[in-house]
Amino acid sequence: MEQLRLAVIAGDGIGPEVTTEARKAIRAAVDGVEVVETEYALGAAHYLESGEILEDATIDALRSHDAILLGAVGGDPSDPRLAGGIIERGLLLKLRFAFDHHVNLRPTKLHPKVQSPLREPGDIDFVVVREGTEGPYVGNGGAIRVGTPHEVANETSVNTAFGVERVVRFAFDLAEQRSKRVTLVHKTNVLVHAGGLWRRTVDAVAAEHPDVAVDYLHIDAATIFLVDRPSRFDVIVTDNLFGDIITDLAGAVGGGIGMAASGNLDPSGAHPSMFEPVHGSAPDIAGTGAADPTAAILSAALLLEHTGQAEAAERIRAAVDADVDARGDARRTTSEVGDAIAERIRASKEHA
Ligand SMILES: NC(=O)C1=CN([C@@H]2O[C@H](COP(=O)(O)OP(=O)(O)OC[C@H]3O[C@@H](n4cnc5c(N)ncnc54)[C@H](O)[C@@H]3O)[C@@H](O)[C@H]2O)C=CC1
Ligand SMILES: CC(C)CC(=O)C(=O)O
Ligand SMILES: [Mg+2]
Repeated sequence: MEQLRLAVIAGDGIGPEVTTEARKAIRAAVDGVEVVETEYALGAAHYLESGEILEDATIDALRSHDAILLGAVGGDPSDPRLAGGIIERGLLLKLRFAFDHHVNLRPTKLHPKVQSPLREPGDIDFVVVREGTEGPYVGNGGAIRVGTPHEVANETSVNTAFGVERVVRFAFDLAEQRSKRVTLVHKTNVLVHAGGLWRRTVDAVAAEHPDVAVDYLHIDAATIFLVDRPSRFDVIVTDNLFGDIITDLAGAVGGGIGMAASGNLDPSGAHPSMFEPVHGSAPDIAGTGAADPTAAILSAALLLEHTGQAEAAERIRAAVDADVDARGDARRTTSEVGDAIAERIRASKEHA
């Protein structure tokens, strides 16, 4: 039987809670495929016990998997040993860089029955293509005279022609399969060097896609349109930092951060891609059963689609839609939502 070799990094906070439910959905959805799951106990607890965040040997072991399912990372915010995002940078960003996850794909699709904070949400169905390996997240910076009134702190945004072009090309190819609209989001009026590169790259790639409509928004104005008129968007392409920020906003207007899925892709297939909810480890609700696992479950659907299991992915999406349709006012726990969705997936297979 065909195998799907999954690495699971449940991580911290609500990460293990939502990942458990995503795994149930995967197991229920596949057909004729043996899912081989290997757990990697990485995150804040592993670091505090071992002093290691992500050993080279672990990166090598992760390479042998078809895909990685990740919950969320980031431990107790009050623990000074975890300050400075040491786990987020040393684990999550390190994996994105090591596995060349240059496309951070973040779809938003508002289900008709899900409440959006918007008054007239219209048809919200767009995808953010966020660059995942460059920008200000690469750790290119430094500070002098730290802690003094004369401190100077720099955080350089790295944007390469190679890195920008490949993600812009991905966005246009995606738009060709969707509603043929690409919006570049940046801040070219002040970030002139990086902005100029992004703008010129989009113009050059746009010339090869005459049927794709292209527009541009400064990041600040983009936040207005995401709230005011999100139906104007189809594919948004942007850098690592702006993409991080607007995808939390997109999650909120798209039905809640607990429903926002993402994939960190190496489209070349040379490295395993990694799938995770957009949200973080949510320490404020960890252990309470209040976490919505839908984002993790929809991330599992992206994972299955990416690994050639399109039918299984569709089963998950249909089960999530049905679950959302049936949602009433009663509060359900994380595992109740996950069990209900897994049950719907199984039932859809039996009735197929
Ligand atoms: N991909 C990752 O692993 C990410 C990790 N982080 C880390 O997570 C920790 C917490 O970060 P925050 O800024 O608080 O962002 P967060 O996304 O963890 O939480 C923001 C708010 O959304 C709520 N929330 C998040 N996921 C939810 C879910 N599934 N269901 C219901 N409510 C949910 C939380 O309760 C909180 O009120 C930090 O250590 C941060 O660095 C943050 C973002 C992404
Ligand atoms: C460590 C952060 C870059 C994680 C995050 O907020 C994200 O990828 O959305
Ligand atoms: Mg984020």
